[in-house]
Amino acid sequence: MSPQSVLVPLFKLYLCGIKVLLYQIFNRSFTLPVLPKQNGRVAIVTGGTRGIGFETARHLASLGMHVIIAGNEREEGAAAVRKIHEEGTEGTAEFVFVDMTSLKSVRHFVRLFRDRGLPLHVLVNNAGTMMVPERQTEDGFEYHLGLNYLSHFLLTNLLLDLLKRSGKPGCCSRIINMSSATHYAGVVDMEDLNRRIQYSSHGAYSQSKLALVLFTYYLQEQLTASSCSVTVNAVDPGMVDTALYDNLWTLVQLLKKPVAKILFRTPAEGASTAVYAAAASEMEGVGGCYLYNGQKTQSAGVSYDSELQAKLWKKSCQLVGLQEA
Ligand SMILES: NC(=O)c1ccc[n+]([C@@H]2O[C@H](COP(=O)([O-])OP(=O)(O)OC[C@H]3O[C@@H](n4cnc5c(N)ncnc54)[C@H](O)[C@@H]3O)[C@@H](O)[C@H]2O)c1
Repeated sequence: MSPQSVLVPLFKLYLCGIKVLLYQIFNRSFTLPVLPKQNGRVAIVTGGTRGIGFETARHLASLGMHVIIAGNEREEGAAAVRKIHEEGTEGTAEFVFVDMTSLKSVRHFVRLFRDRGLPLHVLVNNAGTMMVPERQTEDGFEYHLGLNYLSHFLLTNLLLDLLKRSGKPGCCSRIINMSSATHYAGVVDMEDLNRRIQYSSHGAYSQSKLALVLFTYYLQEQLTASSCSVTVNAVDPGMVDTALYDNLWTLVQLLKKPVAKILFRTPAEGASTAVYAAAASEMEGVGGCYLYNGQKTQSAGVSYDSELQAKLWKKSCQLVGLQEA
């Protein structure tokens, strides 16, 4: 591994971070409009036990939804559900275990969910990790690729027929993919998706977040072509003070702490664009967007490359064992 292969992605990712922070210095967090009640609707939020996912789950439940918090931390999940119910929220929440580093666990989660015969109106693909030292998931995928992208790719595809059946014209089901500004620094290397040749945790994270944007655009094209009442959008929450930064190097962590207090968004602020995409009337029937601070924004140029989108889709189907649609 050459020093350049580590330093270039690191530099690009920190540059993205600085740009976001500068934006956050001069722009207030997006304020949600009044959202319509969501009673009778069902949502799944992966990684809803804490951070942005928890705040998304909590807000959707407050609008009357039944929210399934899907995660791999049982105690944190139980506490999250308790907290939502203690607030006397209009909707309900429950925790269901899923380990997004295991395709077997994803399939098991989907089986359990389907057996209950519930509809599904909102799927928030939020669970994620960042800057994990080189390691692999149970299925042998690079950790960020497997957890942040491939498991969500499988989850979405296994739930797609249910989302289609639950949506109606004028009342679409909605998929939200939690991306990040780091996708602007991302490179999807089709020859080395698992980063076996050159590993950098920064590059691996950015790649997983770019993959989510490519996936969003390709899926929306398919949904539109088959006139389905389902939309899919990618969301960028900004820089948010959460446990996501726990894997930063110690020195960077020390520097980050005071900066985060002043300049990072709170988890509730970070969740606002995802909640907007999931529930706002303004987003009815709107898909294929990259949303930042409540607005449609241009994503990285490469994310609009339809050839790359199709190649990644095909490869992802192979990797997770899905027949290509
Ligand atoms: N915090 C930020 O500044 C920021 C910026 C851009 C994007 N994001 C994205 O937002 C999402 C949420 O991150 P966050 O900032 O709230 O961090 P967080 O660490 O607080 O939350 C991550 C969630 O994912 C869950 N998770 C981790 N591994 C899992 C696994 N194997 N199986 C199931 N669930 C698992 C965690 O339990 C937790 O609930 C992530 O996808 C992250 O990439 C965050």
